[in-house]
Amino acid sequence: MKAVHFGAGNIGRGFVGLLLHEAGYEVVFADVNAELIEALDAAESYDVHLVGDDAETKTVTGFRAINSATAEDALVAEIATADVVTTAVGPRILRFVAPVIARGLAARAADAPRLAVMACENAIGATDLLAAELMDGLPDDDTREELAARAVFANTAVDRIVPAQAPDAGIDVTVETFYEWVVDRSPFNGNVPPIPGAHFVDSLGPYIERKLFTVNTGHATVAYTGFLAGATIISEAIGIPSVLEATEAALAETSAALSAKHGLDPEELAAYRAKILNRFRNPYLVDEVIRVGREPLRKLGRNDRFVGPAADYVQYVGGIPEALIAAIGAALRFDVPEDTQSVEFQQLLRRADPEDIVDEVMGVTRGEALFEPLVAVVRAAEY
Ligand SMILES: NC(=O)C1=CN([C@@H]2O[C@H](COP(=O)(O)OP(=O)(O)OC[C@H]3O[C@@H](n4cnc5c(N)ncnc54)[C@H](O)[C@@H]3O)[C@@H](O)[C@H]2O)C=CC1
Ligand SMILES: O=P(O)(O)OC[C@H]1O[C@](O)(CO)[C@@H](O)[C@@H]1O
Repeated sequence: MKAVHFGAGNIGRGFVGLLLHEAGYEVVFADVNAELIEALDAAESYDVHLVGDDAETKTVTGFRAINSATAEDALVAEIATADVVTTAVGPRILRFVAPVIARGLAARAADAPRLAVMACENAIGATDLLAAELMDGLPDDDTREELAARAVFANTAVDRIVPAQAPDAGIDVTVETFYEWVVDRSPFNGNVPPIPGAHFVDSLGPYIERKLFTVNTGHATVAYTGFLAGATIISEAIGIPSVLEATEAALAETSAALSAKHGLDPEELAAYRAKILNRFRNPYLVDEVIRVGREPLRKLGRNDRFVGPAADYVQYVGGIPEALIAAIGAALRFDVPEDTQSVEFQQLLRRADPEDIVDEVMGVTRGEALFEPLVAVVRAAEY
């Protein structure tokens, strides 16, 4: 069995690549980072260090690596004969990898089994987005129909904290022990790919919202409020009482919305929250607040970890989720010169009207209950 995985970064090597290897796949990593690809190509193995409770080291072998920027034809040939294609490149990058996957599908033998395509990104419907990008790039409906019949596109939810790696780590990766990879079973018609580390479910919606609106809302709240409190590392930030309080309050609101929307049990959600806060406390993970807060424009989008659950709260619980609005207020002050989106956002806050920012960045329009509270928090943050 062969898997082509786009994005040989932290999640690529430390999570998806590892689970595919353990499932028995030969993994072909594709990345645009030439140095990383050369290092992977020259190595016979790399280590994944699992840190925290039940620490252990796992070794990944039997992989190859291809530079997707310079060796596209070779990559197309790999996709043509692969069983699985996964990505962990970031949701914004999916449109760049879609065309080569399309070429790979076009090159598959007519009798080849359907290719399982799963985007492993922190976004709701990331594989749908990848599929839409792929289909948009095709010349006509006949080609779209032909290639759609050669693939199965399945949405996923991925959860494992993999911080930026130490400069001397090489291609080895340090990760937390916890992981969860949940995949929508329904597109596979009973023929799910054999990946024991993945959990196939009939309805992914509640899983991905529970994950994104708890792990990622919580993590980002710790990052933004911790950044304002002067912390640099997540485990340090969560030790600050005001940061913990802000995070617990935001997660109480997301849990209320999840419970009201999906019927999830409040006690199970409380236990889930407690476990996640403990993951953030992991003293062996040196995870910087600027990594976890990265790309604030994306994180403040309508369907992402703040505005998404805030809108659900308004709709399913009723009232205004004040703690989530306060966390958004902290995100507005995430001023990090090395983060392109932070720089762009700070410039936007200097020149744009609060109403336009709420509309265009957060996707909340005048007349919605969240509009005025968000405008107020943006106005308070403006220069
Ligand atoms: N790091 C984490 O703890 C988690 C990350 N994720 C998600 O996984 C995805 C990747 O995140 P990380 O691994 O942390 O980022 P990363 O920055 O470590 O890895 C991304 C990799 O994608 C590569 N890349 C960029 N453009 C590319 C292209 N056009 N073709 C092929 N490769 C390309 C980069 O060179 C890099 O090696 C994101 O969507 C993130 O939200 C999800 C759960 C946990
Ligand atoms: O690109 P994003 O959305 O910041 O993804 C990274 C986040 O996902 C997580 O792994 C949680 O699954 C956190 O480590 C991290 O905050």
